Amino acid sequence: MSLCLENLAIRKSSGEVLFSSLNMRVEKGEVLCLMGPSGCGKSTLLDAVAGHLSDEFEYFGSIKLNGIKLDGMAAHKREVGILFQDDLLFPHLSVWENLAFALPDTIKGAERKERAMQALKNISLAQLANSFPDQISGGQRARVSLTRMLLAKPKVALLDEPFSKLDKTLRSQFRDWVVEQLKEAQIPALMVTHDLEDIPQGSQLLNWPWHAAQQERQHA
Ligand SMILES: Nc1ncnc2c1ncn2[C@@H]1O[C@H](COP(=O)(O)OP(=O)(O)OP(=O)(O)O)[C@@H](O)[C@H]1O
Repeated sequence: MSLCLENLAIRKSSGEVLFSSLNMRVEKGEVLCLMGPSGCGKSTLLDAVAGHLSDEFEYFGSIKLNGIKLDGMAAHKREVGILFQDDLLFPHLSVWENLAFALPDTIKGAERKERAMQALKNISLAQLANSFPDQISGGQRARVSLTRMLLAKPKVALLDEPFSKLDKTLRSQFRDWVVEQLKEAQIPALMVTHDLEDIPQGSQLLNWPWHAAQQERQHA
């Protein structure tokens, strides 16, 4: 599996170009970190890949997942997993119910709870199955959120500053754990970050301006 952006440009309806000539390829199990100044278009780029780009923007070029063009495809058909800095767990559902919610519809009845419980065991949080999101810690919520994203079996993961709400110690542990999980899931991942410390070892970095950074990567 790979995610390819080909000659991508995003323009505001006012005519202002956020970025242009962005070419990149992220292979399965690989994390590409995107850095850039506030307002340069990091979240907008993730929105374009997810199919959530607001009408305020227009994009040119192509986004391909495993060679298939996503351009024009409805968001729910893209099989994209998203993780934000806020965990966005459903507050009215217990931890296991949050996980079960993400499972594909093909998994029915009691198997949904079994799968959710197994996933919780895998991350050593089975004891929190019946707790609600506001009863567990920020680090635990972060682990449940990533696990929920991966249970949906996405074909690509988009992470928008996923560590910024965690304290320093927890942050580096969680970062390494996230990379392991993404590698295991064998999907490509795009991660937006503000902080060089959040860049996992072995991942690639695309620094602003992205088209120039892309050329450097090609020439490296
Ligand atoms: N819905 C919207 N309508 C109009 N303009 C928007 C909208 N969302 C974002 N923008 C503008 O588009 C530009 C890119 O925004 P974006 O959120 O992608 O930046 P960013 O690089 O993620 O910034 P930050 O690091 O501060 O989160 C900014 O100038 C922003 O003000």
